[in-house]
Amino acid sequence: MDIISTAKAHGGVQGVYRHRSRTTDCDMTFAVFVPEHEAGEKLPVLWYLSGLTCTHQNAMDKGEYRRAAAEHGLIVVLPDTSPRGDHVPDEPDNWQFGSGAGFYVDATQEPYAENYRMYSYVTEELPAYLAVNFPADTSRMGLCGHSMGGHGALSIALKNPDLYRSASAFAPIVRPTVAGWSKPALEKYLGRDPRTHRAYDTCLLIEDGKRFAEFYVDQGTADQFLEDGLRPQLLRDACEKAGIPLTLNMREGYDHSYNFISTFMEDHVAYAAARLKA
Ligand SMILES: N[C@@H](CCC(=O)N[C@@H](CS)C(=O)NCC(=O)O)C(=O)O
Repeated sequence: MDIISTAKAHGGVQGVYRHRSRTTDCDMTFAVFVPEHEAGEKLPVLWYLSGLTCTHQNAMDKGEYRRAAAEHGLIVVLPDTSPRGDHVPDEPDNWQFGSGAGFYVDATQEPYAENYRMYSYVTEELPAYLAVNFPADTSRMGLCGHSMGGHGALSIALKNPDLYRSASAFAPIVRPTVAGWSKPALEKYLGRDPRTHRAYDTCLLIEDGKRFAEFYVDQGTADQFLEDGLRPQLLRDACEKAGIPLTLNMREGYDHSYNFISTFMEDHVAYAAARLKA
């Protein structure tokens, strides 16, 4: 593991690290905040999955999670949003596909299937790596995410209810199979048969019988993507029909940016802590 940087913050350490991933067949950079803790102590883990165009750095610089994570004793992990590298196929002019747009799926289509395996990277390889290299108790993990990462958090929770104890999201893409900014990417990663996309669509996963204990979602009413890409009412309908408790806070006047996320981040950390430390 390469240590790119470490800095003391709120009594703990904010670090940025790089390792070779066999899942994505490239070097992956990620950020981890480890609060102050007793020697030998293992801490629960909150995963924060970022949105389109992001690396680990956006949330690390603007997410404002450290004070709450230190207070509650949670490790916060910020993975990258895609594989990267000269050998990784990409569309540099397209912000909704390729680098920065892995959509937390395991691609099946060429030439993407070798590298674009962010679902397995985030749910298997990086947790295992964390358990060995950090004071992380990976039997107590929660998910949180923004936009594309909100889609990641909710869909991963539905598919792995035994691995994660909490799932929350900021402005999640709840129907990526129909939203304009995700459908073309799913077609390139997974093929044009819409049946192969269902396994990565929160509302369709619920329709297909997947369940999670409860969801917590914040959504700004002034979000520029609210009606085209996000449509939280579809999640409300799906959860109501399935009997999944959903807290959906419509936040008056907030947009899609980290000004919105940082305002409510402490609530999400506290929400996860209550479930991970119960
Ligand atoms: N680049 C896009 C916007 C992309 C965007 O808003 N990305 C969100 C996630 S979906 C984000 O977190 N961007 C990085 C940031 O704000 O630091 C545009 O020009 O419309």
